[in-house]
Amino acid sequence: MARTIVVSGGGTGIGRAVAARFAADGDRVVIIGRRADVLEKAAGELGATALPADLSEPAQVERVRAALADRFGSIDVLDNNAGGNVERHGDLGGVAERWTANFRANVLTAVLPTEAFRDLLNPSGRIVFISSIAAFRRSNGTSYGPMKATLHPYAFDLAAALGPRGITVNVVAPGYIENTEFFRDTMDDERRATLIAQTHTGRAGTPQDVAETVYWLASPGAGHVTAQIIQVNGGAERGR
Ligand SMILES: NC(=O)c1ccc[n+]([C@@H]2O[C@H](COP(=O)([O-])OP(=O)(O)OC[C@H]3O[C@@H](n4cnc5c(N)ncnc54)[C@H](O)[C@@H]3O)[C@@H](O)[C@H]2O)c1
Repeated sequence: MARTIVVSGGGTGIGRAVAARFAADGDRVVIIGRRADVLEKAAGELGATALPADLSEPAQVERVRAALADRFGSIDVLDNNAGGNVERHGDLGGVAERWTANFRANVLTAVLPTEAFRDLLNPSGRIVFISSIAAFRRSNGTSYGPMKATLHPYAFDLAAALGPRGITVNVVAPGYIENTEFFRDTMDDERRATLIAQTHTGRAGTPQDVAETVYWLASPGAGHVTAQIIQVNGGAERGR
């Protein structure tokens, strides 16, 4: 039976691959993102519904919640994928501005929709957060890894709270994934080679690698898998 799948940041990169994976099954897929043009284009190509919103803004999250409740009544899967290391793009100012920007981009974009949509989840529903291997490493001067790490205990708490409803909550932590906007303008050949050399698979990850893991976590067969963090990183060493 077709399910209703909600993917944040579903217009590009990993989120788009997740949306495509479920759409291929005939599921009703809703993608949320900030840029209406990018989102509408992707939705048209995937046969998905586009709901433009900045998910770090409580009022916009509430608007999306109302649209989901109105159009679908309930949802089956929430993939909190929106995020990125916004410190990399432009000079945001001092420490407070940089940490606040990554808090908004990676914590609020996941926590606000989860809190707003959790009562819309059907029994046997699924929540999957997209974190990063950066959450397990030295922060290397940015707040990105610490912000992603914030999601882990939050996910464990939700797993305990929602388990009695038959809902699982897990985290997927990707390593270096190509063909996303994440590293746009910031990747060079030397860095790419270094990241690939850290893997056992000898290659970069793809959005499809992550999508297949999210898809499996959302499958009935993964019903006893909850409160887990799965790294999709080709075995990349931790670089502490
Ligand atoms: N690409 C990688 O190597 C990599 C590695 C580890 C983790 N991740 C994580 O994977 C997730 C997906 O990133 P990606 O690599 O596909 O890059 P991406 O930039 O292509 O996708 C991120 C998406 O999130 C959306 N988004 C960002 N802030 C938002 C907001 N406030 N409200 C609504 N939407 C917002 C963007 O518009 C974009 O569509 C992110 O959480 C990222 O941190 C990526």
